[in-house]
Amino acid sequence: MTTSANGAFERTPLIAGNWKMNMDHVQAITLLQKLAWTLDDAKHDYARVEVAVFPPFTDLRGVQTLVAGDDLAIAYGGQDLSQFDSGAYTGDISGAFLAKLGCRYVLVGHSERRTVHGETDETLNAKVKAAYKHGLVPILCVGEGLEVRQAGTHVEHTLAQLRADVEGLTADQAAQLVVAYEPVWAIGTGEVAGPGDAQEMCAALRAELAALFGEESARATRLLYGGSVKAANAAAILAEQDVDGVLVGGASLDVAEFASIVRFESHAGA
Ligand SMILES: O=C(CO)COP(=O)(O)O
Repeated sequence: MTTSANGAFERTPLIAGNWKMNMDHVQAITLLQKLAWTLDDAKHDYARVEVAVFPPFTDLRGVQTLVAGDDLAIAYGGQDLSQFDSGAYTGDISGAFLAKLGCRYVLVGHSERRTVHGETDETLNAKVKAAYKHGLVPILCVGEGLEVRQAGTHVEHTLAQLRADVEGLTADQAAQLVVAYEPVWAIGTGEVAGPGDAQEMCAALRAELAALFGEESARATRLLYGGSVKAANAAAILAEQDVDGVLVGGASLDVAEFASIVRFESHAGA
C-alpha cells in the first residue's frame, strides 16, 4: 500500500477510460453498468479517486440516462469537440451539446485526432478555449512520436505542443486543465513508457505550466499518463509525484482490468 501516491493527494487522481471507436450504444450501457457494479462491490470512494469514461458520441445520451437514473458517480465526456459553437460544420459536435448531455470533460488533441484528422495546434488551441466556453474541462493530450523520442527531443517537442495549445488561457483555466502525456509510440503497442519516463515528462509539463501561469495554478493542474496502461503497471506509474492519473485505451474496455486500475491503491507496491 502506498501512502504517498501523488504526494499527499494534493490533486484528486483521475482514472479515465477512452473507449475510442468501440462499443455501440447498447454495448456501452452494459459496460458502464458492469463497471459501476464492480466498483460498488469494491466500495470504491469516488471522492478519493475520480473515474471518467469517454464513449463515442452516439453512446452519450444512453450514458447520461444511466448515470442520472442510477445516480452513478462516474463522470463522462466526449472524445472531441468542435472549435465552433454551431452552424454549417457537417459531422462536428459542439461543446454546447456535450455540456447539455452532462459531460464534465472532453478530450482535445488525442494523437489519433492529430494524425488521422490532421488537427493542428492552432485548431486545438481553439478547441481548448471552446471547451471552457461551454463549461467543459478539456483533457489536452500531448506527446511525441517514436522518431522524436529516438532523437531525444521528446521534452522540447511535447512542451512546444503544450505552449501552443494553452495559449491565451487564464491562470484559473490552467488550474482546471487536465493534460495527458501520451507518447504515440506507447499507444496500443504494449510498449509502456516507464514510470520514470512518465514522471520526467509530467515534471517538465508542470514546470512549463508554472512558468506560463504561475506556481499556484500549476500545482492544481492534473497531469495524466496514457499509453498501454494496464492493471499490472498502473500503480507504479501513479506512484510518481507529478502523475495524477492515467488515460486508458484498450484496457478500459475490460471491466475487471479497468476497475483494477481504478483501485490501484489496493495493489500499489505489490
Ligand atoms: O490512447 C490511449 C488513451 O487515450 C492509450 O491507448 P492504449 O491504452 O490502448 O495504449
